[in-house]
Amino acid sequence: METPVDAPIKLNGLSLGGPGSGKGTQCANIVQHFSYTHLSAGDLLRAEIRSGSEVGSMIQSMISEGRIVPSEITVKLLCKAMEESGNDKFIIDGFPRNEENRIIFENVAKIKPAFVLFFDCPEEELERRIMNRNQGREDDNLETIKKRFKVFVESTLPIVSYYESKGKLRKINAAKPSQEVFEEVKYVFASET
Ligand SMILES: Nc1ncnc2c1ncn2[C@@H]1O[C@H](COP(=O)(O)OP(=O)(O)OP(=O)(O)O)[C@@H](O)[C@H]1O
Ligand SMILES: Nc1ccn([C@@H]2O[C@H](COP(=O)(O)O)[C@@H](O)[C@H]2O)c(=O)n1
Ligand SMILES: [Mg+2]
Repeated sequence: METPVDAPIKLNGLSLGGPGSGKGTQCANIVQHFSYTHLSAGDLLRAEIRSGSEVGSMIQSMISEGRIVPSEITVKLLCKAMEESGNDKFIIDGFPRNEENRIIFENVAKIKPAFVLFFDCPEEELERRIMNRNQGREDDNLETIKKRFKVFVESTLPIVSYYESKGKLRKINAAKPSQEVFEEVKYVFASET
């Protein structure tokens, strides 16, 4: 895979957490308070489906099964969105989801995060939030939610541990009301940016 980003990326934060932990909600708060661009890997993949591209139907079937899309596709979409944003500060949401995502991002696209927000929340609360989300997502049903939890535990939590071992993890109690969660996020940003 070619390196699609020409401009040096100065500052990157990652937003990780289980499905429904509030990554997207908190990233929306972040862009209102800080000069970061929010890039959600899931949103970019859903936009690719809507574009009717060749890979769209493959992405759609993987998302509806809660599976992780091949990294080259997601990294290309992220790098293109970075280039088009005109910004050099990004909060990247829902990525990397597995070791392959991380390796391609860091070794091929040559992007390493400055810090990683980890939204920690018990599974019962995640399930409740997703079942009440009402955004018409086809993966927001009980059967797919179970698969997404399994992928999170087996593939994403090891990535969380990896960033912890590098001293980059900023663990946030995401079980609290949204505004209280954002107070913790702001505290992290005050020391990171
Ligand atoms: N702290 C909170 N307390 C209660 N509900 C919340 C909280 N944060 C977010 N929500 C709600 O929970 C649902 C999931 O939030 P959000 O979409 O931000 O999660 P996410 O981590 O981006 O999920 P996914 O990985 O599935 O995209 C939304 O309906 C949102 O309004
Ligand atoms: N790095 C990623 C991110 C997401 N996906 C797929 O999209 C689904 C929805 O992601 P959200 O972050 O919006 O919850 C996810 O379940 C995966 O199927 C991916 O493959 N790789
Ligand atoms: Mg989201």
